[in-house]
Amino acid sequence: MTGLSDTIAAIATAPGSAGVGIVRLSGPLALTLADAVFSGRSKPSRSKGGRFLYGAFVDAQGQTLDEGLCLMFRAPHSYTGEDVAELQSHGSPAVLARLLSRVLEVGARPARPGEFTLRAYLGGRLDLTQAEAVLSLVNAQTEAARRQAALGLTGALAARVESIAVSVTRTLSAIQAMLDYPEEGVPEEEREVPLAQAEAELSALIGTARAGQVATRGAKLAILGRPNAGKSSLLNALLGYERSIVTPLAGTTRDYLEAQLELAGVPITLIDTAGLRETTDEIEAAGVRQAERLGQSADLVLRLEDGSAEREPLNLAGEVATILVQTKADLPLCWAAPDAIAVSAVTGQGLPELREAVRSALLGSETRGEAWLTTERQADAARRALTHITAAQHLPDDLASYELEQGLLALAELTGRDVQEDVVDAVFRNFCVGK
Ligand SMILES: Nc1nc2c(c(=O)[nH]1)N(C=O)[C@@H](CNc1ccc(C(=O)N[C@@H](CCC(=O)O)C(=O)O)cc1)CN2
Ligand SMILES: Nc1nc2c(ncn2[C@@H]2O[C@H](COP(=O)(O)OP(=O)(O)OP(=O)(O)O)[C@@H](O)[C@H]2O)c(=O)[nH]1
Ligand SMILES: [Mg+2]
Repeated sequence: MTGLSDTIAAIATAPGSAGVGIVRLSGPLALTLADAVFSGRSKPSRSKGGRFLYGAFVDAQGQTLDEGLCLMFRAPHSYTGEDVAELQSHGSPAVLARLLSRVLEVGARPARPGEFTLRAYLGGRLDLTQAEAVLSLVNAQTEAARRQAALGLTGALAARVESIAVSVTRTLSAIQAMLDYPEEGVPEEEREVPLAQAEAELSALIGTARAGQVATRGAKLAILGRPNAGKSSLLNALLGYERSIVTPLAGTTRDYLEAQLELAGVPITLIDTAGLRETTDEIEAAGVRQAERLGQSADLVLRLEDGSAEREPLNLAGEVATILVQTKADLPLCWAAPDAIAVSAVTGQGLPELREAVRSALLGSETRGEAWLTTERQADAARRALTHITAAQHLPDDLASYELEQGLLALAELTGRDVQEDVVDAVFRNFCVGK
């Protein structure tokens, strides 16, 4: 049950001390409940929307809890589309906790995670891709994540999906008209042409899913290579500080080690691993197996080969994307490979090229202002839609018509125009309380 007739309340600002903190109320009684806890020149419930009042927050005895502002929004002109009151106090955890308990005392109900944004969605102010963008924006730690989320919030992703749905709908109506008046036949420009266009646009959109998720969630980057290839040195060089132990002895790194860094706006988890070789040492062998597993679960592998020694190419199992890195480029190089990036952990040469190669392997060539699929939920719906649309192209009209309807349903699920409640619940479960 969503309980839209309830008035909900939550602390909207981050935990901890800050200049200002906000308790937000949304629902039919938001302004009336604000009257009970706020004392100023006039009552919030008498005020117009889009205004604020200065005054004091008071307890049941009329004692001042803090001074502050009350902001009034009147439905539908608010974030949720409902009546909203914002109580802006000093940003102290103690004040905010007391202010929240005070509004609950007078009749508000604690908001569930994401419930303010859920109300905006249920009221038709946001579609599901925009709600997901709100979540990504709140969680964005880097510029690439912020850029995609802000774009999603404008509805740019939903617009891309709608344009595909328009092509599919055009074909579907042409086919359905034909089923009613079979002597007419469906002209090619009403059937094959829009379907091919929808398929191409949808494939391009699905092609953005990896980059979109990498930008939003970040990526795991594993460094693999033989012992002494220079893995730990490269990790330290990329980080800019000595995180991992480096020695001239082969087999220095045994357990894997993770470090966080930001690269071209993407949050990266960089993983140093044990050098890959056959060994009878039980501890080292366990490290080698772990390195192989980490390589397979990474988004991208840096495959390091010592450039200063005879080349021993390294073959990695599985289908993981790799970048070949020729290490120790400050020393005389013993081999050359067209796809290798030569780097030196000592002089730093080649590191900018390596960073760019990582960026382009993870994000591809980012067209400015192009909206991407940023969640697995979106990618899954888009792939199902593509399967139906592709199938429709090779089927007789009655069956094609069914596939197109299914394709449209998957697209409607993507934007949240037509979606099961459990899918919506799953989206909002990931929100924090107060958003
Ligand atoms: N104090 C505060 N800051 C905030 C928010 C908030 O809720 N409170 N936001 C939320 O999380 C974001 C802004 N989002 C918002 C979106 C719509 C409306 C709103 O009241 N819209 C009305 C009025 C528009 C107008 O006056 O032009 C409307 O669309 O009709 C408010 C905030 C970020 N900053
Ligand atoms: N000249 C030069 N020496 C390097 C470079 N990178 C690493 N080395 C040297 O190569 C040796 C091995 O470096 P590590 O970074 O420990 O190599 P590793 O791949 O982590 O080795 P294991 O942990 O044993 O698998 C050390 O003596 C480093 O100083 C480089 O770019 N230039
Ligand atoms: Mg090492």
